[in-house]
Amino acid sequence: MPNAEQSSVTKRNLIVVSNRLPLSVKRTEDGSYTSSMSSGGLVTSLSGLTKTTEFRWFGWPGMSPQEPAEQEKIRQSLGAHNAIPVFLDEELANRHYNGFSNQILWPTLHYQSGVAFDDGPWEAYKKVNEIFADYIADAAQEEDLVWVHDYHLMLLPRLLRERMAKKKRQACIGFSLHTPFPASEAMRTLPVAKELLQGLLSSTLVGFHTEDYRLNFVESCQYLLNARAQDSSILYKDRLVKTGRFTVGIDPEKFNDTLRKGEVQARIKQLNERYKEIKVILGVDRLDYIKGLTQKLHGFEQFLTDNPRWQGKVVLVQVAVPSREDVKEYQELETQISCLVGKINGKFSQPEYTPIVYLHRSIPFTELTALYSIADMCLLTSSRDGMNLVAFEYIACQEQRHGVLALSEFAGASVFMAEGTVAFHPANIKEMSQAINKGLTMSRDERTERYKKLERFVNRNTR
Ligand SMILES: O=P(O)(O)OC[C@H]1O[C@H](O[C@H]2O[C@H](CO)[C@@H](O)[C@H](O)[C@H]2O)[C@H](O)[C@@H](O)[C@@H]1O
Ligand SMILES: O=c1ccn([C@@H]2O[C@H](COP(=O)(O)OP(=O)(O)O)[C@@H](O)[C@H]2O)c(=O)[nH]1
Repeated sequence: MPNAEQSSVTKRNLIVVSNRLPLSVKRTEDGSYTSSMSSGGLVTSLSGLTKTTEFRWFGWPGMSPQEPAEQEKIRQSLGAHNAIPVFLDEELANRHYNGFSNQILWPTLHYQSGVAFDDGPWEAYKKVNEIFADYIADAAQEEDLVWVHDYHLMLLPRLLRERMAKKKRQACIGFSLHTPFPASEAMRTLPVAKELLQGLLSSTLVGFHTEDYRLNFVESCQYLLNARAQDSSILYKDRLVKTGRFTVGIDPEKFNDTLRKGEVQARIKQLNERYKEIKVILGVDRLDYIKGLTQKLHGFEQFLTDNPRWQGKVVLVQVAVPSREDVKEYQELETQISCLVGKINGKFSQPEYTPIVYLHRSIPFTELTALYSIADMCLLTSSRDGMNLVAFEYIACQEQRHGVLALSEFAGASVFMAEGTVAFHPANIKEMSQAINKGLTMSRDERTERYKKLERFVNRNTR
């Protein structure tokens, strides 16, 4: 996050709001509750903020007990971490998160075609945004800053501002979108696009990862709502709403500290020994169609076909973190990927060699940093992606090796990293194959030159 924003948040109370809390709560056999970190880029991008700023974080705790006593136990367990649970009925939470947010809104924001709109999930989306507005309006005092995150809560700024006005309180509301914002032609395919835009336009400031996403938003507001653009602000009805580009980052120190640990060094040694004759290409993605995993597998297959001398000498280690498993499209994608991995391994494996190592699970942070550190290349093939923090994390762990970052030109991160990466179009399988070849055969000098540019960006852009 930008310095200007940082300096202002330290002076006033800050309330962060996201659909899910960064901690997921689980009930243990003895009736108590334990919490563990949720995965995904939103949590990563905000984790650095905890070092510098005190704030309360509101969100769904991932479970919905009905009994007040159970809710109180969860409240207390999370309260110790300044996290405040927003309780939602399970069925409602499901229709909001899976039904509207991830089956209708997410694909629209990522330019997927054939999205089927349905009133039922939309009603649930509105209801959940209202529940969040009730919680925050109760908690927020006059001077507080409310910082809302992501597409699950686009109506919240308007609903919250209305409630605060009834309480005769001013509201200072920031909204950060972590996904792309599509061109107005794509946005308007959604029958409720206007309501969503009106929701966002009740913010004080709306932030995007890239200038293109910001411009798309401004254009949508102009075309769909007749709003007026004034410099970087938007005039809608009687309010002037600021917009801005705020580049999220990671906390590189966290990776450096972990890499220094004895157990991680031992694991790095073990992996280096295992792959001493073999180049390692690493992929780390949530199992989501936007990450272009099928294209990645086809691109790798093409590379092995185009360059038979590499067969037996290069391995793709692909971590695919399970995600949104209640949504049909994600279930189908998992089946498709498992089949494709099997097919490619069947085609190129030898008794002593398997080209793709597929890990369909979340892995511990120590293992992740060890893998980032030993990989000769990181291959990220998103068809669309708000930012992609894995690209930053790989660079943070490459101080020794100066590996190659092969990055789709459709990931938000590519806007900032273009100079140092090997870029390619993710739907162009031949081009991807050539990018892999280029990365694997690049001289140490060229790798170092590129790494230095990327390292500078990742280490400067830490919030
Ligand atoms: O919470 P999930 O449904 O499991 O999804 C995980 C996160 O996915 C999305 O992440 C986005 O935010 C990242 C950080 O800004 C960005 O780098 C990435 O490109 C985006 O896809 C989603 O927007 C988050 O809300 C989810 O938590
Ligand atoms: O097993 C894993 C592997 C990765 N990640 C993290 O998930 C985040 C993915 O963020 P990114 O912005 O790349 O994409 P998103 O999943 O948010 O779309 C990164 O911080 C990874 O370190 C994780 O939590 N568990």
